Amino acid sequence: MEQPHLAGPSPINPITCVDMHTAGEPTRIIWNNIPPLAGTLLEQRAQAKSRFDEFRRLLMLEPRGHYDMYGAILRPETELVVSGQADMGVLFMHNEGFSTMCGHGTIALGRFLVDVDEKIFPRRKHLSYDPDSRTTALNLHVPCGIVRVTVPTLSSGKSDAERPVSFVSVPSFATATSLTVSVPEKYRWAELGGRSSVTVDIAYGGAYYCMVSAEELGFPGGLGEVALQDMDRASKLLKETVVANPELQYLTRDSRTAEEGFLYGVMITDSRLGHVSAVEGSAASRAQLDAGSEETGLCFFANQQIDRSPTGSCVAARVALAYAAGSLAKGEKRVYNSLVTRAHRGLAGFVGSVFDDAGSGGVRVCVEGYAYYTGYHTFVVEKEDGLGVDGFSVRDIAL
Ligand SMILES: O=C(O)[C@H]1NCC[C@@H]1O
Repeated sequence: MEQPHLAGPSPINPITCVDMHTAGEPTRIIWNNIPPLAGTLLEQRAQAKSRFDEFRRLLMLEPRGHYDMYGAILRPETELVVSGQADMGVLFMHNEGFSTMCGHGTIALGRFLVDVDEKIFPRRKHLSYDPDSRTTALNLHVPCGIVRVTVPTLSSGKSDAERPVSFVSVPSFATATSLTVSVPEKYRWAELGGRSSVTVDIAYGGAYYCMVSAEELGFPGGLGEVALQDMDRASKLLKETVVANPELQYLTRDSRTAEEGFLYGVMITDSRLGHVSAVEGSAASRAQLDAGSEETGLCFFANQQIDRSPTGSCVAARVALAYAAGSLAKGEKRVYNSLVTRAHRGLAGFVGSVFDDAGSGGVRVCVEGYAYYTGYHTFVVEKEDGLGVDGFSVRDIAL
């Protein structure tokens, strides 16, 4: 299909963005010069995908982004914003397309939306500040529903970077526990050895994830001893195995359409990586000290993008799994680290807990984390630039 040429961004009509990171994972927040998207949030996402994919490629891929970049396009007019149920809509994008949910991006957006003015966030003035908790709450319309975001706020009205942002997930649930997945010959990876099956859990936290332990994936030494490219290869083949099996489709679909119900990521866990000591004096780690337990994992999502953060929507899925298994009581907190937050003492993991019952066996999960501003961008495309309004990935071109 022919892509319509985007108007700009030219040097006099640039795209402006704020970049943030949440537990090391980037979010590029975009609010101007967005191609015309209309209708419901999901219709807007469909248009962004089918007619304006260059916009995503321009801002996510090289030379302005990179393979593991993540973005959030603000959508101030969606059906739920117009009806007053939500304050702002957002589309999330990555190296492959658009997602249904993003926890780390939600945490970053919480701070950003409290800090910006009404030109960028028309409903800013409708937000309510709670003086007791010194927080501001807002409802964010994300493709999988509405998430309630609570943002620590200073008396100046700006967000407080010293305290964690939290959000309450959409109903999250386990769809399969200890499921034996047989791996057809063509998908088997070397580390499986002679095995022809793996045991996994599948759960939903706004997106569907497949959880597998490092040992089960064929890495007995655990996550700490595996090269990233080996994990990449094995998790890719496991994902392909699950996606290719029509009998497993219902586990990542439920009653959702193919656009909403699909396997988004594989989370490799390692239960043997125990507690990591807190950074002395760091606000982030102090906030985690009252959590009773801790887990570490690494998530490969979309086109094998590596999440530096503990993956907020997958934390929701894992809390739902733990609750269903009886290993996490309502209100009990657990720290979720990624390999990156575990390794870097300046990064804090996320804290997950069951917020309430969502009916039909599901729970809403509270996920807490810290996001920080990293910079401001003004992106342009020169008319002489042969790359035009596009981006590329060095990993995807034959060199
Ligand atoms: O935190 C999250 O939920 C997101 N991080 C990247 C992949 C997920 O969308």
